[in-house]
Amino acid sequence: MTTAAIIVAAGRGTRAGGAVPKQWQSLAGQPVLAHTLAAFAGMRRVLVIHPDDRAQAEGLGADVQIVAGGASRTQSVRNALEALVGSGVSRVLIHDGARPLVNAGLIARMSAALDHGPAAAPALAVTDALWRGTEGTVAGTQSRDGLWRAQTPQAFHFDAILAAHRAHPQEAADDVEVARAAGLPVTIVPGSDDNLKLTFPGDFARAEAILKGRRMEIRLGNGFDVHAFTAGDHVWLCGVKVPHDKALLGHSDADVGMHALTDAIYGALAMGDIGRHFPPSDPQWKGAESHIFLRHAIETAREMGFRLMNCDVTMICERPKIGPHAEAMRACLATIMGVELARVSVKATTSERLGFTGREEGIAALATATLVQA
Ligand SMILES: Nc1ccn([C@@H]2O[C@H](COP(=O)(O)OP(=O)(O)OP(=O)(O)O)[C@@H](O)[C@H]2O)c(=O)n1
Ligand SMILES: C[C@](O)(CO)[C@H](O)COP(=O)(O)O
Repeated sequence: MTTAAIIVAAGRGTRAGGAVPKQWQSLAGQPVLAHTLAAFAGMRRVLVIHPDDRAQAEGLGADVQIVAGGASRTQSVRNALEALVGSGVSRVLIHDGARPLVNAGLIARMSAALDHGPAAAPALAVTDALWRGTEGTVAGTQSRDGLWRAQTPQAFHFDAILAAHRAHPQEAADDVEVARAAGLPVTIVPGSDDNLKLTFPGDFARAEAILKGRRMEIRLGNGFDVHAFTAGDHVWLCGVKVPHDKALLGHSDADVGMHALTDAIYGALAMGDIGRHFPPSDPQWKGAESHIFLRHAIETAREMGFRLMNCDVTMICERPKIGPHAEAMRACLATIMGVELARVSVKATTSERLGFTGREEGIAALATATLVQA
């Protein structure tokens, strides 16, 4: 199952004003779109931009797929959906580029909602009294019962929303309207107060204040693991099969480096260790590939609203030599966790032939991971 984030940013931002459209203006020192894209890091990202804005889009990330937008938001979404046909994407989160304060917790809630239905959208219940007004005078009151303020990311099964858009060539307020026109039930998921859409000039100051006031919660975790050698001809280390004249003994694939890193992430979350989530007494984990554990730890972090800032794995062994494989190990861990390569370090040391690692009885690994509230 592959999820793509479609970030629509092809509008001209006429209401916000400014020298450049709002999505390219600076917010806390970075273009608005840099904030929005960062919120979806680790996910396949499709950025829909105005054809005139190609130059600005350079530098936003080589892994971001750029699609040309249309004359309306609806058309921009449609272009992105058509660009994803045949890509293997099965779910999409459609988000306004102009909502840079979306957080990891909301994104995780939207993804989770798609386990239970084809469409879901975040919204906040209307809490203020509502009036009708005529020429600056209150002309009547309007019940707020059952009224919601719609937000994005709106989440859909890909085939369902693609078919809905193809069957709905006219304009729509948002993708929920398109989905409903096709008869799809849309689940309402609690939105986020901070997830405002930059619309008018004053919204920038409000967004900056929210960013400044956001509690910067940083979590540090460490992990340590040891596996003994046994007879064999290779070891698994940080997801890479390394030829060796011994193997590592363990209930799973005994990937000592990946286990230490997994424990570091659980540690940062105060969520115990691998054994708590994948008990060795449970036969289903016998021989299990350790990427299952690491992926669970990082997804747990995302669900709790954290993202990985960096991690560092150190393996302690005389042999096999880690250096020739370290880059492949970094790449493998980065892919499993859905983070940039630059955030992942893998290195090794010997113990100067001292102790059990020095006697080549086994390999030890330690890891640290830093998580930051997204
Ligand atoms: N042709 C369009 C119009 C809008 N959008 C995007 O849809 C989101 C929500 O639209 P809105 O806030 O209305 O943005 P603008 O159309 O840019 O604003 P305005 O109406 O003030 O010009 C924005 O991220 C915007 O860039 C888009 O991708 N393509
Ligand atoms: C999709 C949306 O963000 C839901 O609130 C909104 O409708 C898009 O912005 P617009 O100003 O209505 O174009």
